[in-house]
Amino acid sequence: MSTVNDTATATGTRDGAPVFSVDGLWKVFGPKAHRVPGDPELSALDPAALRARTGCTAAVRDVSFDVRKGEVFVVMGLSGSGKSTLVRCLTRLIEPTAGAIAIDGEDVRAMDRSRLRALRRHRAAMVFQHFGLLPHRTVLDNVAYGLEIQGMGRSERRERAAEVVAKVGLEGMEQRRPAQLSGGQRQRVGLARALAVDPEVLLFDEPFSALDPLIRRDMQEEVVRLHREEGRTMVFITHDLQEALKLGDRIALMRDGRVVQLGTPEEIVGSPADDYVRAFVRDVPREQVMTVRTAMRPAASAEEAGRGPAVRPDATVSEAIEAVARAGTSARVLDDGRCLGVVDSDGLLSVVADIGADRRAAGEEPAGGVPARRREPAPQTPTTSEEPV
Ligand SMILES: Nc1ncnc2c1ncn2[C@@H]1O[C@H](COP(=O)(O)OP(=O)(O)OP(=O)(O)O)[C@@H](O)[C@H]1O
Repeated sequence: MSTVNDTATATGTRDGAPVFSVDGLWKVFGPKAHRVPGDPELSALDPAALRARTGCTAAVRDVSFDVRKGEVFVVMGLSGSGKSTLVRCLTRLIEPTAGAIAIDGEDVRAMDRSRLRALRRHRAAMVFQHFGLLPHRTVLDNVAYGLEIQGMGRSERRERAAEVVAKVGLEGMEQRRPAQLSGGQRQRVGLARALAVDPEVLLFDEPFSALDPLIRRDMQEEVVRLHREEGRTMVFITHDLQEALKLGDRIALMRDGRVVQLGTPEEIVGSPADDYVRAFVRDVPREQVMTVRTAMRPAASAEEAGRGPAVRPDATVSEAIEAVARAGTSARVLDDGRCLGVVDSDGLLSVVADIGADRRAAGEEPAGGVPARRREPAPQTPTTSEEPV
């Protein structure tokens, strides 16, 4: 079954080392922008007051985060919240006003021009919304373009480009020009061009927002597949919550230049940081995002821990509902053959209905009836060769 957060759960890369480290980053547009970050009075003003007082717009305000190796890091927010500015600051396509940025520990703000060029060409390739394809070149030559800039020889780069064209599903279209392609196919060319240089990080700036919904879904699945197969680190900008939940291992939700919450899809949907985030995620189908861990309780007995269907701890509540409904009994949550607990219909429904969230936050009665602070592994059962759902 396909679920909205299957990337996060399938890749298991949440604990990787940082690729990008961002600390106290500011980007202020306008006159004497540099004085804003260091001035406590100015930096505390809301956007309208700052604009009225100084004529400046703080597009990114004191933002800190790490992008871990192998994760899809989504930057989400409404139009004007600062997403593009933030991601362009990572490779200094926009020059930051204050703060620190490092890639693999190297100070990006200290890089000279040639180092920056190398960063953008080899290490952090960008895929744009408007493709940026060269109209008179064929698909193959568009894809080979980045390699040409790197100085790779003609036959070698064409060979490499052909491989990547096939990888993104454009085999047979190598000799077409961009005008002879659909929007989705053009975006695949853009993706292939970024992939051809084998960058450490792919940066996507709303790459699919101009595509119609079906093609958009295809492209999202392409990203999920690439991520699964290659474990490539990706930073993905979107204003679409469904897209963020589907693709993101972690999501940074921006508002007025600040990151208001940074967390996994489950953390954002299950424990919104404030009313703004709560309103943002209100209509999300919780059963497709929340995992079995949230609904689980310790087994009441060794007998209960030994019966019922098996589910993975990172299976969605929706998957577990199906397993429990089919079996007509509680399900065991198995991790590497070890029973972590059980889920029953009451616990699963409580998560869907968001009942007990306040009590859970207070460490009281959670879904499934287990105090959150005391959620411990259930009695251990012998290793089994069963494949959990
Ligand atoms: N060059 C600029 N000069 C002045 N203000 C700018 C400039 N670029 C962006 N801004 C402002 O900075 C804020 C953040 O813009 P940004 O483009 O980063 O937002 P976004 O979240 O990417 O929006 P969208 O989803 O519409 O692309 C906005 O208020 C925007 O008007």
